[in-house]
Amino acid sequence: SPSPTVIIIGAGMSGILAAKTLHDSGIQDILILEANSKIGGRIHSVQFRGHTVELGANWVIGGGPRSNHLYEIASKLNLKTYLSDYGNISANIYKQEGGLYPKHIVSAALEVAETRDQFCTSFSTRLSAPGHDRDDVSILVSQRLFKKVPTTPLDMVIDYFYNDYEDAEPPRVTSLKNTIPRYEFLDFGDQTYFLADSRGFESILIYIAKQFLSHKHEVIRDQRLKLNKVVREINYSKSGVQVKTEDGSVYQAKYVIVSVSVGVLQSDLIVFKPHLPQWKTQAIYEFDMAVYTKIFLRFPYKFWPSGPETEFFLYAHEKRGYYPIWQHLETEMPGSNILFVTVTDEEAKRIEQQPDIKIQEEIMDVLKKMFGNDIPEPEEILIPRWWSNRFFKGSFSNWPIGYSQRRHMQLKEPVGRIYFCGEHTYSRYLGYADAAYFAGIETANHLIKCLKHEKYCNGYDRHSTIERLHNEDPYDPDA
Ligand SMILES: Cc1cc2nc3c(=O)[nH]c(=O)nc-3n(C[C@H](O)[C@H](O)[C@H](O)COP(=O)(O)OP(=O)(O)OC[C@H]3O[C@@H](n4cnc5c(N)ncnc54)[C@H](O)[C@@H]3O)c2cc1C
Repeated sequence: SPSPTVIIIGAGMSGILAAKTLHDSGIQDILILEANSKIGGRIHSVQFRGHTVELGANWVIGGGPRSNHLYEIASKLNLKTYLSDYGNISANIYKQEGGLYPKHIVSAALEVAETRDQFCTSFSTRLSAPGHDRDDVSILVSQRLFKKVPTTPLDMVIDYFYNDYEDAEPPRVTSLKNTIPRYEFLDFGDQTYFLADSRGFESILIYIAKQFLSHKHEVIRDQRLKLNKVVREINYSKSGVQVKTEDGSVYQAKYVIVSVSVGVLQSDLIVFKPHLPQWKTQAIYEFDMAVYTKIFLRFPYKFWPSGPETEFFLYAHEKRGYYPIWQHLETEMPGSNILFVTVTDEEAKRIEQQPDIKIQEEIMDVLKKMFGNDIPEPEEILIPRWWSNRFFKGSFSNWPIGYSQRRHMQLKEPVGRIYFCGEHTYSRYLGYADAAYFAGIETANHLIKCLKHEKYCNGYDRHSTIERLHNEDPYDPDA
């Protein structure tokens, strides 16, 4: 078959949106190459003991001034969503050795955390005020300025809930200016809906894909989507690109859009020939790919509190982030007897490297502290390993302190005929599926502009800076 105009690498949210945007603008000779055996990427629903659970994206945000496309699609499809009520945690924080913290103590600690959070928001706004473009600080530094840095197990788990639970990295490494305020909530609302539907979060993406790819029922069958195609090499020149996959196939195109995670770009899975210029490599290497892991456990019966105001419970340990945040699914999946615990960052990496049975032992020790020694062993445990997975190398990106906005422009800047998208390239909703959604559209639109008028082929609207950077770069292949 003739060469497509554009090859899109990756069929996650951003790759599918990029492809759809190209298709809708009339560029229909495209080819999507996806390493896995299905589309979705970090939107990944699986069956767990007769229930659909989400290994990746789970929550959609709604109720705010700006409408959220993903939330709208979920509503249109009548997907079952449940408003997460975090208000209950004041009554549900367990001490390291067991027993609940008294409610008034937790309420006081939560109030401090809330005030600290508001301080961080207003401090961040002041740092970024027009005309006062002050240096960035980490979230931790702004907590120090507030004079109340969390140090007790209780304060630490609450702080974890406020920050790490969103960013998947601790306040010490997270950029204040580029993380707070959290625009996904300002724009889309403060209601977080937990999606729990037998069709899975995936059905949102399949719905989008079906609008431009041929399909049979819920399965996409289109010549322009090739699954199980692991891209290993991208050759690029002034005249075009050549993409090689692990199975020995070679594809030619005029342009390529790379939608893989920044974690994958940091690895050596895909070799670029010639090497990417140094400014690009640095922009990739200096960004953070965080790790956020939900471990699911199914028990023969339930031994945790259920009913109203019990959905979330926290475990406060002297080691910050030690199996800290727990959720049961009694509302979403009555009688399922499924619990899951969320871990992040170094703990998630440490845990991933253990065999399942070892992780289960650790988890059982924690559960026994909370609920006593008489609890049953789980019938099954499900442990996603996002960090080890060579097609992801983590869960979502996080903006580290010291990473400038200029660097971030370079992260999404094309290199010759190679364009980049993916959640990590869209700063406003960084990390979220919404970022991937808009990143795909933005990058495709940029490429469309270039295909129509050559003068737009380099640089976003920041032409001059970027061009100067290119010229300074000794490794620039086009220099
Ligand atoms: C555990 C977890 C929880 C999350 N929770 C939420 C949440 O509640 N709400 C929310 O909004 N977001 C959440 N996210 C984030 C959200 O899932 C991502 O931001 C979004 O799905 C990323 O889409 P993407 O297209 O940028 O990347 P991806 O989904 O990673 O798509 C890239 C695709 O490229 C493929 N690929 C990689 N390497 C190659 C190669 N060499 N050749 C060919 N194909 C390749 C991958 O298989 C993948 O399909 C979560 C993510 C994780 C992991």
